[in-house]
Amino acid sequence: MTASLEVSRLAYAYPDGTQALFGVDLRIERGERVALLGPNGAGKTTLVMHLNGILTAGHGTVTVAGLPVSKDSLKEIRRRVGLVFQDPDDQLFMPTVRDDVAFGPANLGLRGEELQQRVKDALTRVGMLEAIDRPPHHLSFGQRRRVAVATVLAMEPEILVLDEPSSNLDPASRRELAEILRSLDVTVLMVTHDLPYALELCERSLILSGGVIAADGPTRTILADAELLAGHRLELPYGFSVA
Ligand SMILES: Nc1ncnc2c1ncn2[C@@H]1O[C@H](COP(=O)(O)OP(=O)(O)OP(=O)(O)O)[C@@H](O)[C@H]1O
Repeated sequence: MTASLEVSRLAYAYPDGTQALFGVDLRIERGERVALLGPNGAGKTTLVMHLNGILTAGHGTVTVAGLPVSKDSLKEIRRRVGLVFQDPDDQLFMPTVRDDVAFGPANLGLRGEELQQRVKDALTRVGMLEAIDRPPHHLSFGQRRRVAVATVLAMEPEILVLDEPSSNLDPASRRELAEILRSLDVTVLMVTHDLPYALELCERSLILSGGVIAADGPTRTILADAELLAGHRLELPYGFSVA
């Protein structure tokens, strides 16, 4: 079966010469939820920016459900790869939640009842339908993050890519978002420094370190390997036990 995401020998250097990725290979199957872990400066953001063509491969290839990321495929790739930024305010800019969630599908040509239904379905999936006519800036941070997820779900993406989804959330909002993400029938790649969140949500984790994949396996196995974690500047919260 075609993978949701396939990255092959991806290498990238920034224009100033900083080599951020040194040949990343990665395959994520449809329906998997995978955590992308790694210390600051590991290359996580650089990798994510290749998934929807914000950056284009220096060397190597990225394909999303079989479609290679390239200048020609950019529009379809950006529909297939739903990027949820760390700061929802980078994603929400319309007067109402409805307008924000409608923005992407309207750009794809949806209109009328079909568009409204798409908006309502996406908001229902994140538990935010009641806020449909509210201005995003009147919502709490946690609510705005859920609406940001809805803006991406409304595009019916192949893969949802979340940058630090648990950051700045209080414990209840953090748990609610985890429940929402678990309930979605979509492939997920989640960049996080929150190792317990990775364990809660993702069966599988990758460690990206120094621009290469240093580990790829069951989250529980990776987090139980104290030596591996220490070797890549990863730390579980004080007192947290994986067993
Ligand atoms: N615009 C840029 N120009 C030059 N070098 C860059 C640029 N952006 C990032 N880098 C470098 O590329 C490497 C990878 O950075 P990247 O932001 O991808 O890491 P990261 O894993 O996302 O880190 P963090 O956890 O801190 O967000 C680092 O050495 C960084 O200094």
